[in-house]
Amino acid sequence: MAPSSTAQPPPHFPANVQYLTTPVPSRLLPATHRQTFCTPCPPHLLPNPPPRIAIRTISDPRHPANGQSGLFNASNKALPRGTWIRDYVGWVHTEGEADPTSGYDLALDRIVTDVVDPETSETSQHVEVVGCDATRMGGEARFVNDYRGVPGFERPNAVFELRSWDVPGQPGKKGVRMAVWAGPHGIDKGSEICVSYGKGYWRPQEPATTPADAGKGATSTKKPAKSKKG
Ligand SMILES: C[S@@+](CC[C@H](N)C(=O)[O-])C[C@H]1O[C@@H](n2cnc3c(N)ncnc32)[C@H](O)[C@@H]1O
Repeated sequence: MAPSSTAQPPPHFPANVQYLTTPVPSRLLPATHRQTFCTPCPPHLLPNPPPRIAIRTISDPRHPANGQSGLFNASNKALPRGTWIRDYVGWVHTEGEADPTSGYDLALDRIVTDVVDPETSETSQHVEVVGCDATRMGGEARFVNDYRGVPGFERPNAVFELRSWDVPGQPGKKGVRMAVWAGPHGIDKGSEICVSYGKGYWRPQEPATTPADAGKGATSTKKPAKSKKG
């Protein structure tokens, strides 16, 4: 599989981060996950045309991520609820490869398999998390901040949710991405786009409570969000 896209990075994308439009699999990622999470999505199968967004440096001392970047609605109108904004692309990896210090890692899937003990014949469950880390490579969605403490926000205006599509020419095969979508009240023109990372992101020692959890240690404890068909 080609390691990345050749697309030009958008304005203000950091030079030390590889710009992607398609996720890049770890060499240890099983072939089935590679197929599901890293297969390119033909542009005509996107849920809607990509809305105009902008990466901007935050220069508001009241903003908890002041001095960092955020993602903004740069289209000339509000984005209605359910608008697909961008996929969360990055390096797709196994649980064992997760970096617990990463602030850009989220869980794509939890694969539960039954393991039978050959001696006792007892069955236990093995859970393997597939993660997507956008620390060193990613797209615009890596700039989505958490709404907590952001001036003017009482709740997130966007959500993380999986989307899936039928892979052309491969009956029964689905491509899957985590994506950022406009939340139930839409996203105002010019507004920053903020999700909830989930309480587990900020208090990683506690079990995750929301499916959109992203970040430090996320891949060892977090559940993926429910899926939307694109
Ligand atoms: C996925 S990145 C978001 C983009 C990041 N602001 C940047 O410029 O690359 C997650 C990091 O952004 C910062 N961040 C996001 N939302 C925040 C919030 N509500 N309060 C404090 N820091 C936040 C934290 O440093 C966090 O580890």
